[in-house]
Amino acid sequence: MSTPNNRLTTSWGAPVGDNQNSLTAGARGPTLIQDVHLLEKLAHFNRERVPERVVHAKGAGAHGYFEVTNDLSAHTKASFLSEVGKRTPMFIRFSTVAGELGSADTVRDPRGFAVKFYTEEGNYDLVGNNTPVFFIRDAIKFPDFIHTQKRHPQTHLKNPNAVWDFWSLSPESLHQVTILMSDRGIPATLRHMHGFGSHTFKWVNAEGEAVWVKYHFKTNQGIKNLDVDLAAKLAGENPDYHTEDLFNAIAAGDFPSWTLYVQIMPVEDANTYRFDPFDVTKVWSQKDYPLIEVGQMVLNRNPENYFAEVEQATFSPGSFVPGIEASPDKMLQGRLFAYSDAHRYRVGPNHNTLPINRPQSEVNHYQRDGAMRADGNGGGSVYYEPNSFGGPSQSPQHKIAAYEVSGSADSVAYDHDDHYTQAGDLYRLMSEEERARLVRNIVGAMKPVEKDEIKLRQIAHFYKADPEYGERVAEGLGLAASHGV
Ligand code: HEM
Repeated sequence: MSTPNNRLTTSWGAPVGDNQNSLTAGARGPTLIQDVHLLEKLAHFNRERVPERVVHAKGAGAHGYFEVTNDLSAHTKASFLSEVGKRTPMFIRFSTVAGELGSADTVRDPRGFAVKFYTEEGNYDLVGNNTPVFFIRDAIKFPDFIHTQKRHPQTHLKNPNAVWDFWSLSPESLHQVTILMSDRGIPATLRHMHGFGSHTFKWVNAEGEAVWVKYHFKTNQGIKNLDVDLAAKLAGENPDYHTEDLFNAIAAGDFPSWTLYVQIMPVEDANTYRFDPFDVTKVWSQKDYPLIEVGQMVLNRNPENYFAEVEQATFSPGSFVPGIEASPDKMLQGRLFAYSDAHRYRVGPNHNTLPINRPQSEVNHYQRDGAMRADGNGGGSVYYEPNSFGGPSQSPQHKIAAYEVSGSADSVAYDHDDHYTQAGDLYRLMSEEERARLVRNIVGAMKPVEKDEIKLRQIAHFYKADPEYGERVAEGLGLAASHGV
C-alpha cells in the first residue's frame, strides 16, 4: 500500500504535519513533550546501531548463485550439489578481521569469506577466510588471540608487543603468520583473492558413507595483491576501497566469480596421514589429495540496503544441511557454539527470521516467541512435541552419520607438533622478490616490539622453518650478530 502523494508519515503511519520545526510553547518557548513525532525520531535514532561484530566488523556483501559443474553425489547427498547445472541462490560477506566497523579496507589482515547457500534443505553456511589455515587450532585460545589483535586496554592503541608475544608463544601460528606477512596479506580487491573453508568437514553420501573434505574457492579474476605503500596510501585516502570496488564491479555488470574445488580424503587416511587432518594450522598436500571441481559461484547483485542485508547477515559454521557435517577439528567445534551465540546477542534471538537470514526452504519447528518475532510465530499450529495433532516430525534418515569415538575425557594437545615444515615449504616456494618483501613486512611489523626476548623467540621459529628465513629476519631487526642467530 503506497502513501498518497508520497506523503511523509510517522513510524505508525500517520501523516506528519511538520518535519522541520518542533512543537514549542510559543515561538521562543520550551519544546513540548507533546511532539511525539520528535520524541520518536530522537529515540529511534539513539537505537540505530546494533553492536558491531566482535571480529570481522568491517565488511561488504553481495548476492549471487552457485552452479554445480561436476557431479559429486557419490560423496555427498547434499541436495544443492546433486546434479550438474543445479543453481542455488547464495549471499557472501567479505570482511577484515581486527578493525572496527569504520576501519580501513587495505590493511594487512586475513579476509573473511562467509558464504550462505539458500538450499532447498535449509541454509548451508561456509564461514571461511582467504587463507587455508589459521593462527591457532583450539577454540580455547581464540579470545586471547583476538585480544592481541585488538587495542591495548590503557592506550587504546594497536599493540605489536601483544601480537608478537602471543605468536612467539604459540608456534602453531607460524604457517598463517607467513601467509599474512606475504604479498597475499593485502589483496588488491575482494575479487582477486581465493576463499577457503579452512577446516576439514565431513561429507556423507546417500549410503551413509563418509569422507573428509576441504573447500577451495579459486578466484576466476586471478590473484592480485596490493603494494604495501599503495595500500597505506589508500587506507588514508579511501578507507572503503575494497567495498567500493566490489559494489562498482557488480553495478557495472562485471560479475566476479570463483570456481569451487574440494579435496577429498578417505576417512581411514585420517589415522595415518603425516599431519593431523583436523589441525586447522595445516594444509593437505594437493599431490596427496588433488583439487576436484565442484562448481561456479557468481556474484551478480548488490544489496539494496547495507544494514538490512550485510550488517544483519548472520553466518554460523554450525548451519549444515544433510550430507555435510562437522569434523572433530577443535577450532570448528568451538565455532559451532560461538556464532549463533554472537547472533542472539548482536541481532537478537529471532535473527534467523530476518529476510537475509531466513531459509528459502520451508521452516517447521516448535520454537516460539522471543524479541522481534515477525514471521507469524507459527500462528495457531501445534507448539510442542510429541503431539497427536500432526505437527512436524523428525526424519531419521537425516540423522548424522554415526562415528566411533574412544579414549578418556581429557585436555589433550594435537598429536603432531610440527609447526615448521609447512611454513618452511611455503617460504621455499617463494621467489627471491617475494621472500624479500615477506622479510621486509615482518621486520616492519616486529620493529616496534619493545622486548628483544619476544623478537628472538619469534626469530627462532622462522629459523626452524628455514634457517635463511630466520637469519634474514634477524638481520633486518639488527639482532643477528649480537645474538648469534
Ligand atoms: C574458535 C575459533 C573462532 C571463534 C570463537 C570465532 C568467533 C567469531 C565470532 C563471535 C564472530 C562474529 C559473528 C557475528 O557477530 O556475526 C566471527 C566472525 C567471523 N569469523 Fe570467526 N571465530 C573463530 C575462528 C574463525 C576461523 C578459523 C575462521 C575462518 C576459517 C573464521 C571466520 C570468520 C568470518 C568470515 C566471520 C565473519 C562472518 C560474517 O561475515 O558475518 N573465524 N567469528
